[in-house]
Amino acid sequence: MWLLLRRAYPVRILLPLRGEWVGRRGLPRSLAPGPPRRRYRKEALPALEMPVSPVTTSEIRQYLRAHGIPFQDGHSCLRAPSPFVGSSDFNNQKKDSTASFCLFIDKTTGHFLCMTSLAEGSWEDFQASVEGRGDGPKEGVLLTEGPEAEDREQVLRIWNRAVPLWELPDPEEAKLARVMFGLTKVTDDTLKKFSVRYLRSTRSLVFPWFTPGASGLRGLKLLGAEGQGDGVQYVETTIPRPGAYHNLFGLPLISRRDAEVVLTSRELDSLALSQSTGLPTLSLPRGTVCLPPALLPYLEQFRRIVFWLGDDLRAWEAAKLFARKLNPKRCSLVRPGNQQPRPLEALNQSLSLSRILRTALPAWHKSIVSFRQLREEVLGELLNVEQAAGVRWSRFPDLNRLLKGHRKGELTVFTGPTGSGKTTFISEYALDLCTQGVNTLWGSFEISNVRLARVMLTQFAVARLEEQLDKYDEWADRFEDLPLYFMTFHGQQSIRSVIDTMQHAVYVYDVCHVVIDNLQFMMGHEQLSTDRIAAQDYIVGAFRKFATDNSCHVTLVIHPRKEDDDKELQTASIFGSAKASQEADNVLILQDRKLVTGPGKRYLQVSKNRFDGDVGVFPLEFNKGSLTFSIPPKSKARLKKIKDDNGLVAKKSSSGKKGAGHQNSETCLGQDPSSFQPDTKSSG
Ligand SMILES: Nc1ncnc2c1ncn2[C@@H]1O[C@H](COP(=O)(O)OP(=O)(O)OP(=O)(O)O)[C@@H](O)[C@H]1O
Repeated sequence: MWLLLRRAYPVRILLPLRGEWVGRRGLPRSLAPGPPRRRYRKEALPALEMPVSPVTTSEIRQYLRAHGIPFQDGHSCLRAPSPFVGSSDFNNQKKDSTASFCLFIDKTTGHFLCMTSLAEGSWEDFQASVEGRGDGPKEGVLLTEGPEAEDREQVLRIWNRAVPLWELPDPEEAKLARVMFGLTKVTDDTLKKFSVRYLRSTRSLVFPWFTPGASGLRGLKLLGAEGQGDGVQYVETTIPRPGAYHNLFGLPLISRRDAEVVLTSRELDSLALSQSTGLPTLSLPRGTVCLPPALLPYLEQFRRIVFWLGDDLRAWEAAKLFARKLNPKRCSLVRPGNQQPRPLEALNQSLSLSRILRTALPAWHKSIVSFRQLREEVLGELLNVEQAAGVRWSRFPDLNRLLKGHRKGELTVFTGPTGSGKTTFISEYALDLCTQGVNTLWGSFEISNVRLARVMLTQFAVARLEEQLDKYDEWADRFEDLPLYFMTFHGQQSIRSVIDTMQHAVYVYDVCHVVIDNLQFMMGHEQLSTDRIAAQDYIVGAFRKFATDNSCHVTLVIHPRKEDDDKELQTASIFGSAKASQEADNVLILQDRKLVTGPGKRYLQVSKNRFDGDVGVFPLEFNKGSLTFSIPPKSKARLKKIKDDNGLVAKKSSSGKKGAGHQNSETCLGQDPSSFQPDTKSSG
């Protein structure tokens, strides 16, 4: 029954908003293959649809058994003989030893990869191929595409121009390069072993991505270093673009017999680790941003995986999330801390990297843990208080003052009067986080993805793009590189299919913020108000559980109940029962009247904040050209922390000190509180 129900929903896959592009930013013009050229799909910013039926591990197992295909259970994949290496081989493989089980089927998605032929595809592709088997891959099965011709040309051009560091004619130049990248202690042998080169024209290190078997180059990563104050900022450019760059740097050096590996987030760290410990090490193609499931088959052989991703809380959180995909029981994590910097720094500080590795903590906790197992994590949070408070908004400093930041695993409920600008505001609020590396999935059920993307792009550029179309490409290129994904749903949807899609996004794209606009589109067509309230409670509960289980923040837009036009909204104005506000960690309300005068003005009220209790209100001013809400630069009225969500305003505080740690903190940072005084009459 369950199976039938699941199949009945046409779940559509989410795709990154990405047009086709050819130009490669970040590379010198001299390296581009001829004058800049562009190819477009029909729509400038398409959100594509692709039918996908979710599949479970037991369904995959049943299918394999039913078709007489032997398989072995792995950590994240099932291993089976591959039907894509020729029919005779396939029969031999069935009889043969485990080593020839070269087909890896992802247990979560059913996606497969044949390590021998490099055929890959979806679970449906695999089924189609098995059922029509005879002579190898059938139509519908995707053979891994090599790099696009243009990319290939560019990759070779750069690779051929790059030279090993020790071959640079000028020793001063080589010395400078080593200093810039912190490589003074990394030997030529190590650089040689990992085939690292240096591109003089851009002063970048070049890390190669070899095809399995090291038979050719699939791509490159260029790492540039720019001085920033006293420090150095690294800038990465990849070919192909980041979304398709799946290089586990160091893979050609891994032997089939290696049972342990250390994963790092930077190539430079892997060089340091390999040199000082001699252990097998790989670095993730996009650092702490994501662990694409396409890489999992390459990690199946390891009995133990140690994550040493960096020296801050973000690296630690990323490691915990990635460990889930790899099976936490085989994963250990190096805890960030003063004595445990990232590997390259540890090498440069002459610390023992082997000793640090020995302190790695198991990623797996039983259901019941003692404080002893948690104490290191608690210490990690205390050492990184700022990071524990979450990612801070760059455009909404007042939101930082109240909420402190955007944290994983929380549920935010957002409401406001009809047509007040909820979608427009939440779009900028999410975009702000996304530009800072928060992988974001949008579920926009009311307005189309094209319209939403247009709003977002305008907000991204902070300009009216229709008036400067010559800049469109520049902005669109930058926008494309954001870790932003859109569900292709429109109109009424079942909560099951939405949650399935969110789950998929967390697994495949490491999404850690989902925006649902809005909840009313999942409520079905219940006519009776009691049914509607029960339905809403169920949906809110499902999102709450999803956020907690997946360490993923969910922002849920809910319409308010019908109120008198002259009343301020409060937490109790959210449609439905009190469940939504009880389950939420944060409640935000976009208020559009009373407290401000003049068209376009709004203010944002934080009426619940579970993290540290600060609630309050601050003004927003709408800019019609850029569709952005920003804090009026010279506004007299500023953020005000208020006593409770009934709108009872606290006394004006003269000190402006924070009232952290309790629900009823009261601080007014404004100079003119009366101008933003909520309407106490309506508070009941
Ligand atoms: N502060 C504002 N002042 C004037 N116009 C605004 C303001 N905020 C948004 N708008 C405009 O109002 C229109 C509706 O905005 P939006 O769709 O964001 O509202 P909403 O609250 O999400 O609507 P709904 O209640 O239908 O979901 C848009 O054209 C938007 O550009």
